[in-house]
Amino acid sequence: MRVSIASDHAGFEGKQMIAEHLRQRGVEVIDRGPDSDDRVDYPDFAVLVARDVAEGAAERGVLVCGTGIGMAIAANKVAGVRAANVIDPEFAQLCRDHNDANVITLSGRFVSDDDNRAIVDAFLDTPFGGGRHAGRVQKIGALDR
Ligand SMILES: O=C(CO)[C@H](O)[C@H](O)[C@H](O)COP(=O)(O)O
Repeated sequence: MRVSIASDHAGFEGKQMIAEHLRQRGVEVIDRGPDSDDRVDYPDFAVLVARDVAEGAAERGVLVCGTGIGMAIAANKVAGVRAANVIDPEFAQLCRDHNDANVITLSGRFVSDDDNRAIVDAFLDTPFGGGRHAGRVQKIGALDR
């Protein structure tokens, strides 16, 4: 699997940690930056990962900022992206099972590294449940058009 990842300054350390975790899992990582914790604007990085996922360069995306909220708002502006701001592993599982989320956004300031690693693992390991959820996800897609 290929995963595109990015952050802002507040999520930089978390992004580095998650990128390493993904590589240890054997995942191919596309690191869209930034390369330091110098102050940047999260929409500039959210869009890079969102486009990677929407255009098929990556199957999934991970974005990290202070809360994950700004990254989710920005990423969801890109057609085809279903980004979920996730702060615990059970929500990560549910965003895959029910919503077929293709991007998760993480908090670098309020969630521990251990929890963020567990969130990413659940995000990668949980399949979409389909069934009653499939039509709902199709309706989300219809909102893009
Ligand atoms: O967008 C956010 C909040 O939804 C992120 O948490 C940002 O990382 C945060 O706003 C950055 O704040 P800062 O005061 O500029 O470090």
